[in-house]
Formats: sequence, C-alpha cells, structure tokens
Amino acid sequence: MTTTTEKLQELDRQHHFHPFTDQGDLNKKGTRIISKADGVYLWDTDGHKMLDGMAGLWCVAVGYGRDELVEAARQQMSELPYYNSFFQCTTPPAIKLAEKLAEVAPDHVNNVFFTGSGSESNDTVLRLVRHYWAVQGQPEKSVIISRKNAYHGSTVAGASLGGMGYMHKQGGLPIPGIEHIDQPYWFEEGGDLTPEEFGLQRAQLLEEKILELGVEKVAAFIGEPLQGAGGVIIPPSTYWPEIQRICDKYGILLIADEVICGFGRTGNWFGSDTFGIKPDFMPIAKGLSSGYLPIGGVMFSDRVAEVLKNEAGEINHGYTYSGHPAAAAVALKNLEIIQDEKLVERVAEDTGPYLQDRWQELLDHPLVGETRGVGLVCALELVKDKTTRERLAPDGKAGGLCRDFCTSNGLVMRATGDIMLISPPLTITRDEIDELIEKAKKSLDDTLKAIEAG
Ligand SMILES: Cc1ncc(COP(=O)(O)O)c(CNc2cccc(C(=O)O)c2)c1O
Repeated sequence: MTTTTEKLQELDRQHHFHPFTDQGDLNKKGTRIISKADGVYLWDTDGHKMLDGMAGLWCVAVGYGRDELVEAARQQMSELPYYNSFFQCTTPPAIKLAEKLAEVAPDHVNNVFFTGSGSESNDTVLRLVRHYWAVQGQPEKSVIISRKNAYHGSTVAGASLGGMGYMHKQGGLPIPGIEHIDQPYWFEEGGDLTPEEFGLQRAQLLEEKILELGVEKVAAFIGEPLQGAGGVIIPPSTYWPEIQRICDKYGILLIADEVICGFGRTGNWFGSDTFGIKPDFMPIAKGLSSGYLPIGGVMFSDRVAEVLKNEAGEINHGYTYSGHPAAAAVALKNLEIIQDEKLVERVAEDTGPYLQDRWQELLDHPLVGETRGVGLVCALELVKDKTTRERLAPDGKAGGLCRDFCTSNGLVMRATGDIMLISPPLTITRDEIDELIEKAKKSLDDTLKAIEAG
C-alpha cells in the first residue's frame, strides 16, 4: 500500500525543483517532507520528530507554533492583504515596522528600504551604494570589495557579492565591479599565526586592495559580522576594528550583512553591536519575521539617507512586495515578541553562554578539531588530526555522514564541508540545549564508528 509520504514524494519528484540540490540524485532518494512544527521541534510525514538545531534556515527566531504571528497575519490579511508602497502610497504595518526597526537598530541607523528576501536586500545595497556615489559626482566610485567564501544571496548581484566559486561558475559570475579578498578563517588558513596576528593580516588585505584599485574606484566593503553559510567563520578579535579603521581612513562605505546575525542571534540586536562595527548599510531578512512570511530590507545610516533624500532625486528601484503589509505585520509582531520576552537579553545572559559552555564539551570528541560560537550560533570542525588540523578524506564526507546521523537521531544540524553548524530558535531552553548536545554527541560517535568501519 502506497503511503502518504510515498505519494507526496512521487509528486515532488515529478514537478518540484529544489534549491541548491542535485535534482537527479534527490529523485533517487526521495525527499523528507516536513509537515508540522512546534516550539523547537519539527515532524515529517512519517512522524519522525527532530529538534530543529537550524531554526529552519537560521531564521525561526521565536520558534514554531506562535499563534500571535498567525493572528497578526490573519488580521492584516482580512483588513488589507496587499497594497504597494509605490505611487506615494504606503500602509500602516510598513510604517510601524520601519519605526520599530529604527528603535532597535544602532543609533545612527534610522532608515529602511523593504525587500522580499536577503538576496533582494543585497541587490538593493549594490544599486543604492553605486547611486550614492554617482549623485555626488563620483560615478566611477562603484567597486564593492567582498570576501571569498562569503554568502550574500543567490540573485545575480547577491551571488556576485558572495565569494562562493561554485556559485560563480553557474551563470558567468561575478558581475563586473566586485572584488573578493581572502577571508578571516583562522582554523583553515591561519597556519602558524596566532588568531590575533591572522585577523590583522586578513583585514589589511582590504587596504591593499583599495590601494591596488585606487580609492577613487572603491565604493564599499561588504561583510557578514560572522560568515554564516560559509561555516560560522568568527573573525579574530583584531579583524573588525581594523576593517572599520580602513573604511573610515579611506571614506568607503561599510555594509554589514545582518541577514543571519540580526535580531538577537549573537546576543545583541545586531552582529554589528557584537563585533563593534559602525555600518552604513545593514541588509536584513530571516529573523526579521522568524520566517513566518518572507520579508527583508536594507537599513542604512542617516549620513546615507541625507544624500539619498536630498541629492538623489527619484530612486528608480523597488519591488512589488516592498513593505508587503501582511509580511510587515508579522515582522512587527515578531520583533515585539523578541522585545517582550527579552530574547536578546536571554541569549546574551542565559541560553547563549549555556549553549557555548555545553558546545565546548564536544571538543573532547576524537573527531572534533575546534568548537566555536557566539550567542546561539555554533560550529565545530571535523578533523582527522586534532593537533595538525589535518582534514578527513574525501572532503565533506564526514560532514554528510554526521548530518545524516543527526537527522536519524532526531536533530537537525547543518553540514558545510566538514564543518557542523547550529543556529537554533532563540526560544530554546536549557533542557532543549541539553537534548541538542546529547544528540550531537551520539551522532559524532555514530560518525566515528562509520568512518572506522570504512
Ligand atoms: C548573510 C546572508 N545574506 C543574504 C542571504 C540571502 O537571503 P535569501 O536566501 O533570503 O535570499 C543569506 C541567506 N542564507 C542562506 C540561505 C539559504 C541557505 C543557507 C545555508 O546555510 O544553507 C543560508 C545570508 O546568510
């Protein structure tokens, strides 16, 4: 008898192409169909329960099953399901969300342009940055410097700003005017340097690139406070202060991509607060609405707003769903929940430190070469040799094995290469963190046994 899962898998196989997927390979295996969620837990159509260590895709900040968000969507949809913010129009939820964002953002950042995703936010950033300089008589000041292994989305500009070579190969990217410097990834690339020496060295590559290109050509630098999809690469403490110094010295704009780091993930409202960055632009998405409805945005400083308001004339850019009222209403309620439940403070003072302490226990495992994390985002490196940091062969196999063991053990953990990542909902409790760690330990043991069995 064909089960519901099998029927759905067959339809999925016939019609549905998935993101970042080898579709032929997936069709042989069949998809896992996630059908229910509550709190920090997911269930698939076979009833398999999993602790969602990834909060969906880094985004479900307030956890699943929040009826307040459902009610916010229902109410807004029943009043006004959609209207745009073109033609001198706007809607109450878009206004109120913009006000709330200004309230929680760094003091000098009080302006937002709404989008539908993080990628659209970074496409917007590229156009606004270039326009900002052009209206001031410097149209040639258009190059944006980014990092290798950065992730800034999957649109043409988003993928070009990103530094993932395997994405650039599909579609003839990056587009002109985007440069990539080496990343501050000490574990893989630091060699014998101390993290502090390495952080300074990698930050100074920005100054070298600016001087190579000519400061009159360089518009901005873009970076995630910590690189998320690239493997939760947390820069050494010397990195961001040096980046900020260089941006200030040469007067280039600083773009802090807060799509993952925003809204409490690192123990502050923004990663920029945690790493001491003073951004001119902050792309946002994900935790903005806890993923309940798609919405993103670009927040920017008063200094930038002054030029865009008073010298730029009409900004010929925007999206149908910029400021979508139902998405904005959900995002507003989401931020109110984060405030009312003091989730940012909880991450900073309670569950964040607790998770980081427990996560460090994994360093005792023979497969783990490094554990790292901040707030409620963590990574661990799977290695063959803890001392030399030698990788396992072939690259990525151990990560895939560990991820699959996690899933069967009832835990969603992300693998990028041989780096294991977690980024759970901000509402996770200490007991649920204990469960996460125990399942991670069991999955590491299962992975070691499988590797030893060859
Ligand atoms: C820093 C950053 N900037 C922009 C984007 C693009 O956002 P959208 O996807 O909403 O267009 C992201 C998205 N980050 C992202 C998206 C999908 C998968 C994974 C993964 O870690 O597997 C990470 C991101 O992490």
